[in-house]
Amino acid sequence: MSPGHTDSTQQLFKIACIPGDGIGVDITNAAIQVLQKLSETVGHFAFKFENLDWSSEAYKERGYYMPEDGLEYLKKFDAIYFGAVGWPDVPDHISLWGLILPIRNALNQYVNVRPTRVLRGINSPLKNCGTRDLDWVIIRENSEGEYAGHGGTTHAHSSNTVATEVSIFTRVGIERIFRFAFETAKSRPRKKLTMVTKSNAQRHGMVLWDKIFTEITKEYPDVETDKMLVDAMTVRMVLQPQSLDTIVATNLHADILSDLAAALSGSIGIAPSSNLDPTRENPSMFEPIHGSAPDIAGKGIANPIGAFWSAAEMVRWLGLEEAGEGLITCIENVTEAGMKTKDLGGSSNTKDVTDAVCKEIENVLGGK
Ligand SMILES: NC(=O)c1ccc[n+]([C@@H]2O[C@H](COP(=O)([O-])OP(=O)(O)OC[C@H]3O[C@@H](n4cnc5c(N)ncnc54)[C@H](O)[C@@H]3O)[C@@H](O)[C@H]2O)c1
Ligand SMILES: O=C(O)[C@H](O)[C@@H](O)C(=O)O
Ligand SMILES: [K+]
Ligand SMILES: [Mn+2]
Repeated sequence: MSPGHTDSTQQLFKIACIPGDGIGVDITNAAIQVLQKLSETVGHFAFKFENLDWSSEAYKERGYYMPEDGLEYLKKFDAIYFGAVGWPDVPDHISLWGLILPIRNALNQYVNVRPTRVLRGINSPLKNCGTRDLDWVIIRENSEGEYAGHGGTTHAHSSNTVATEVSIFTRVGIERIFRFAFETAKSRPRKKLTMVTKSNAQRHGMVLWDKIFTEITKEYPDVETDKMLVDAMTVRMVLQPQSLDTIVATNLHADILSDLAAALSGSIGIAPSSNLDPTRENPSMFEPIHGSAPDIAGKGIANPIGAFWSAAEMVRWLGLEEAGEGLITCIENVTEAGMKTKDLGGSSNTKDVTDAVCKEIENVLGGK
């Protein structure tokens, strides 16, 4: 997976783009525009984007989201940029299991990193919560747990229907997500990790999380740790946001907590995510945490900030640390200048914000 070179000085990265459905398409287009501007402006790297039309619309026409060799095909890219999948006329479990979950699983993307922060110029709905009061990274287990996909339905055509949804927790899966979470916590100034479970009611898998957490804590004496039950965690996130830094939780718990985190930082439209294969054997995948938002799709008003931030995380993962940081600065300069979409209380549309970020890239990173 080593990136090619266009000439002796310019690195070329091959990026698969899967815009998917609804606002996934708008924000992926916006992210490509911003990434192109970034590479043109900074100059020493370039992106070759390949668009894959794996969407719910295509599913309705062809009967599948991705072709049979789709997962294999993705392996030839350096990274994957994803919009969102799901549309009201396809059951949501079909779309998730037809596209995004097989990618996360097959490409060993067992970590989902979801940072949240109150960006400059954006107001948290929490009273007295300023820029520095909410700065979290949620580490979501991304390969097993409640998303194991095990279970079944019997007696479907009777009044005694039985359905099981089996969560699976493995030592290997738990150890590797904790190690990643500890390393993340250790790399941040506060060196603080909070582990979330529901080990009072869920007495097997979650108890194993507690046990392994105690074990691995011993390997990281410099990281301060604590534990929360997920219900109480929602209260702490709202009432004491300053008390948290790095958070590790199961696939489902972290999915839910990260939407809450995004809302507390201003809007679901801001929050990024990185689906990582930390071994780097497979390409990782970058996407905003939000979905296809059918209620605003086609209106041109989706907030593209979460998509840009995800793009910046992709740039950093590709080894272009300075360019990724530069892009985040440009994004925040634009929010600070007051250019905001409707979800943030503003009146700008997707294109206005995209153009503003591109202009800021020229201003801040041009001629550097
Ligand atoms: N990873 C993914 O692709 C992913 C993630 C979440 C949901 N989904 C799918 O998306 C579909 C819709 O799901 P949902 O409605 O539960 O969640 P959603 O995130 O799509 O939307 C929830 C609410 O947030 C708003 N919103 C979301 N993103 C926004 C943005 N960028 N700017 C402004 N407002 C924004 C929407 O308008 C909506 O009111 C479903 O099919 C679901 O399965 C996919
Ligand atoms: O993983 C999920 O639950 C969905 O794809 C979506 O809600 C997400 O957060 O990625
Ligand atoms: K998404
Ligand atoms: Mn989610």
